[in-house]
Amino acid sequence: MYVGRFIVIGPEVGAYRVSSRSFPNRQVVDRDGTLTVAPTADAPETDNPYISYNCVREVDGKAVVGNGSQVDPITEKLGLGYPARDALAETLLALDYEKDDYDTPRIAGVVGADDAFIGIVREDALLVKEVDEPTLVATYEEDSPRAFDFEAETAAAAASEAYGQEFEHAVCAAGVRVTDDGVETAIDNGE
Ligand SMILES: NC(=O)c1ncn([C@@H]2O[C@H](COP(=O)(O)O)[C@@H](O)[C@H]2O)c1NC=O
Repeated sequence: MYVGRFIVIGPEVGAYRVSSRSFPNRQVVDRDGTLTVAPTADAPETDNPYISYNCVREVDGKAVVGNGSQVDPITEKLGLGYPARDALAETLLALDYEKDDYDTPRIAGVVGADDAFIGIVREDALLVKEVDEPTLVATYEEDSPRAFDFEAETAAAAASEAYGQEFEHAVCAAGVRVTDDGVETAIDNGE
């Protein structure tokens, strides 16, 4: 099954995977702790505005994870003191789904050491909820948050477990682990 991009969000551990039929030549790169989805050197030129973005950012001991430019304003709102639920809901509603050929939803989550929130904005709905176990939401097919069997306990394991999921067209993945000691991140570009 092809689900496009997906996140797994829970307290302490989170992950993001890019699956892509149309733009497979991409990777996650670490820029001073911010993880960015970027084209590889051999990627064809494109003017699609939705395929390069920060997918993981850290703020105030939490990690923000998502499939597009919403990651930045969610991070900024958390930094201003917004509750995670409000930062997700306001930003997802403001930016709305992507205006591409598929009305691709925006998905995002906030991973804390003791709590976690997940959200999606689709053409027909805005859903934001607190979750107390690993929870999946994807851009296509799996587009309502649901509990998901996810064993990873480290950032590296989370990236690898996301990358290795059987959903089709894996491209690259990121993982986070959040504890009282801070945020750890990891990348799996399938190399
Ligand atoms: N975030 C991403 O990495 C991303 N990759 C592709 N998209 C959008 O989704 C459309 C479909 O892409 P695909 O056929 O690879 O699933 C693309 O035209 C683009 O508008 C993305 N936008 C949201 O998921």
